[in-house]
This record gives sequence, C-alpha cells and structure tokens, in this order.
Amino acid sequence: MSSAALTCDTVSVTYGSFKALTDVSVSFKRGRLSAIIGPNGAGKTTFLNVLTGIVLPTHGRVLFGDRDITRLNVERRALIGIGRSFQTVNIFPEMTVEENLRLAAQRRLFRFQPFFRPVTSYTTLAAAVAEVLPLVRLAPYAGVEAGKLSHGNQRALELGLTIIGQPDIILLDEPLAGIGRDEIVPTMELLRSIARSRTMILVEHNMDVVMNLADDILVLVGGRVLKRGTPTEVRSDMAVKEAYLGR
Ligand SMILES: Nc1ncnc2c1ncn2[C@@H]1O[C@H](COP(=O)(O)OP(=O)(O)OP(=O)(O)O)[C@@H](O)[C@H]1O
Repeated sequence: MSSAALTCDTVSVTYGSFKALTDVSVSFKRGRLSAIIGPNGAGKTTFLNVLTGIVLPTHGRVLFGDRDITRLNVERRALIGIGRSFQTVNIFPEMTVEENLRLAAQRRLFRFQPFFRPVTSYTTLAAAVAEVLPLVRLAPYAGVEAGKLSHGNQRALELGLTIIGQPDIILLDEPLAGIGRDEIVPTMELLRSIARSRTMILVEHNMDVVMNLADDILVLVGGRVLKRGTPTEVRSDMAVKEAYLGR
C-alpha cells in the first residue's frame, strides 16, 4: 500500500479552450494536514473538485492509495472514504445540531456503508452522534437549531457532518470563510484537533491560518504547481513571494 493517501499524476483540466490546471503532480501523505493556496483563479477549487470527483481531469490520474479513482464519481469516492465539507449546503437550519448529525450518520453509515466499507466502530446512530458531538465541541449546543448557531459553530457542525462518515481523507473548501475574528482561533484549534488522527486537505485564503495549521503547502499559480513545501519553505521561497505574496 502506498504511503500517500491521495496522489495526482500529471492532472490537467480544461474548460473549453481554457486550461484551469496543467500537469499537476502531487501526493498527499497520510495523517498530514495539507493546504492549497494561490491567488484568485489559480485553480484551487478546480483542484479540490478533481480530488472529490466533481470535476474529471481531461488528462492524468488520481490515486487513492494505490487505487486509480480517476473516473469514480463523487458518491463512490465518498463511500470509499473521501469526505468533503460543502459549507452550509448540508445543514438543515430548522433541525437541531443533534438531528443534523443523526441524519448524516443514518445516511452515511447505515444506508450505504455496510455494502462498501467493512467495519465501523459505531454500533448505533446514537453512539455515532455521541462520539462526534464533543469532537467538534458542540455538545453544549446539541439541542439548538442549526440555523441559530454562530458561523464558527456552523463550520464546526459541517465538520461534524463530514467526520461522522468516518472518512480517511477530509477535504475542506475555505473552512474559515465567513466566521468572525473572535472565532478564528477556536476554529483553527478545532481543525487541528480533528486533523491530528486524520488526513486533511484544505483550501484557505487566510494566510496566517495556513501558515499556522499546515504541515505542508501546495502553491498553485495559473493552474500550475509553483511550490510544494513546509510553511517555512513556502514563506521563504522567492518565486512564491513574487508571484503570490506580491513582494
Ligand atoms: N466551470 C467553469 N467553466 C469555465 N471556467 C471555469 C470554470 N470553473 C472555473 N473556471 C475558471 O478556471 C480558473 C480557475 O478557477 P478556480 O475556481 O479553480 O480558481 P481558485 O484558485 O479557486 O480561485 P478563487 O480563489 O477565486 O476561488 C478561473 O479562471 C475560473 O474562471
């Protein structure tokens, strides 16, 4: 088995005649928190969509461990363990936090999973919810309608909805978007604690957050890989400074 959780091998994506990604080859190691950064239009969302299966590459391959998943659709990828948080679209605002989690557990664990994934550590829906609630620090809000949560707590709920399916890999698109200043640090701490025992890949614009959180960073510019490295390596790279940070 490959030590990489996910690998992209010379992935290109074209929209009509426009090349959104060109020959992107990168692998994401198990158990690490990786961030994807780059200026507007760099291809970050397209790349995340290639990993999730929303966008199929026009060239190249995507591997999950050693398995070629290039042509697998979103649902199949979710079932084999690639979970993506879609911001608020998964949340039912009139339902409580607990009900939202229970519904997600029901859908992800019991309707599909037995056919595709051999074991789950949960024995009941209630056990799944009880385990995830404190992980995403929402136990005090279990009975609160999701629509009444702060932005930060809604992000936490989205994370809960994603991890309740026990994904091997968690993909997040701007997990700090829309949250208030005072919620940034707690949300970062939450991401760090969730990522501790999992593989997480996120797109994030907030550079302080990325530099603080990520084990490694992929810098995309104009649909190509400009740099891959640790936060220290990326921060000190001249090409990154010029092309991205504008220094
Ligand atoms: N469905 C599409 N059809 C045509 N062009 C697209 C499509 N989706 C994205 N693009 C273009 O591809 C390029 C990369 O877009 P993408 O959203 O992946 O970049 P991004 O780095 O996520 O940008 P941002 O930081 O602004 O969200 C952009 O120029 C965008 O206009």
